[in-house]
Amino acid sequence: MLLLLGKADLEPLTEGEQRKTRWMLAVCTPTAKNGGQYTHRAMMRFRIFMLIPFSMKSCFQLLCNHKVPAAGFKNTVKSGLILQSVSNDVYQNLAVEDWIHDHVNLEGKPVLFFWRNSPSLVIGRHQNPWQECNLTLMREGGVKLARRLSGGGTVYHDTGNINLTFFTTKTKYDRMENLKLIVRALNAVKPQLDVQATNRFDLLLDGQFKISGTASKIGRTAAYHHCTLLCSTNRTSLSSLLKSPYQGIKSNATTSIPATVKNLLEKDPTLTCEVLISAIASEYAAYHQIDNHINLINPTDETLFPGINRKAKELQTWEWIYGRTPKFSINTTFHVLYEQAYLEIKVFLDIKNGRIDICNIEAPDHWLPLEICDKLNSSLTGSKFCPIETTMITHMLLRTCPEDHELHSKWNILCEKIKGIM
Ligand SMILES: Nc1ncnc2c1ncn2[C@@H]1O[C@H](COP(=O)(O)OC(=O)CCCC[C@@H]2CCSS2)[C@@H](O)[C@H]1O
Repeated sequence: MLLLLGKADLEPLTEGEQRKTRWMLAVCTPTAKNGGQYTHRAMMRFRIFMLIPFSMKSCFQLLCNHKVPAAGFKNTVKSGLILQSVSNDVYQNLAVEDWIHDHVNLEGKPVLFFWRNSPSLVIGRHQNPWQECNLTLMREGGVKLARRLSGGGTVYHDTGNINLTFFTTKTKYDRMENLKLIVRALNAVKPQLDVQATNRFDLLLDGQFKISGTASKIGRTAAYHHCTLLCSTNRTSLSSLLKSPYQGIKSNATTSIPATVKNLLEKDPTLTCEVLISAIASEYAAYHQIDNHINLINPTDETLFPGINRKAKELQTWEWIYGRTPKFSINTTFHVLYEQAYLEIKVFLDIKNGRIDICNIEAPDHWLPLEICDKLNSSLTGSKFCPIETTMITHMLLRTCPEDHELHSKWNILCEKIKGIM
């Protein structure tokens, strides 16, 4: 047996592409022909049975289409990878998913990615955040909002929730197989644990408590199935943040399916996140016959993931998070106490791409003259359905009538009410 460090020529993937030479470390056995002679010429006839990457980075690069044309490795690199993010930033972690999906050749090389986030709500690609979340409470508590690329409902994340992403080729994509793997891992640690996968790909504990939710993205050749696993999440935050206080919303957006959730740690105090991750990694490694090693990755590392920081930035933009909301309307009424009497203010809004497309705020004429109301309606039309933008607009409008303190006070009351539904 020989440990061989050398340069290998890689076959071009596409016509016209240059041959590439890469450094590789390989464990080799002599074939019968060279009779164990480790001569320079004989090396050409060695059978490479194990590739040893010098580092996680080079191993990962072996899997990437854009870095190394995989054709030359197709018959030698027969393994997958287990990764875990060192970041708790939801946007960075979602960017890793997107990057792997777009750049890695997953043929015969499945990847499992573990990640955990600081408090965040993650909505599905076709969802309406105003319908799903308590945005006011989120802003007050510094809870992040993210829109993912996969469909489905809204879930709460914090570091007590483990996210798992199973990357495969489109043909190898199998959500039930992945969930069964998780169940096997849980039972390997706690044989008595009653966990079952449902036909909508949730995992239920004791037949009734949801501990995992699933979503997926299927591309042209690659696919991923990602799911959550509740270990020690703050259930009070989970349920309060997932209750929308906004009334009168009409839309065709995907709606979430609420469930009663439970943490695995509540069932058994030994089931910590670390225990769960290590059990699932072991089961995954055994199932795919790969090295049982969790490779820590930094999602901001441009040498490992070229272009990733731009992806993470895009996922944080208002245009992606709010602007991608399917068009919706709001029809609601505010009751305002003013000089010991209740006034009724009617609001009709049409919102397209997160911006107010039609704005119709109607206040009693004796309280707020029609032309003032019209001024507000036309100023808000076209603006983002967002409290910061509304504050800016109303401040600008108020500057047009600096002396009228009564108007300022009424206008402020009205604007606070409108911001309350944003
Ligand atoms: N973290 C977590 N895990 C499991 N169930 C949850 C969680 N947070 C909330 N819920 C419950 O699920 C419903 C929504 O269920 P629903 O079935 O509508 O949606 C889902 O399950 C989507 C799962 C997406 C998983 C992705 C994996 C990586 S990024 S997000 C919600 O109202 C709560 O009752």
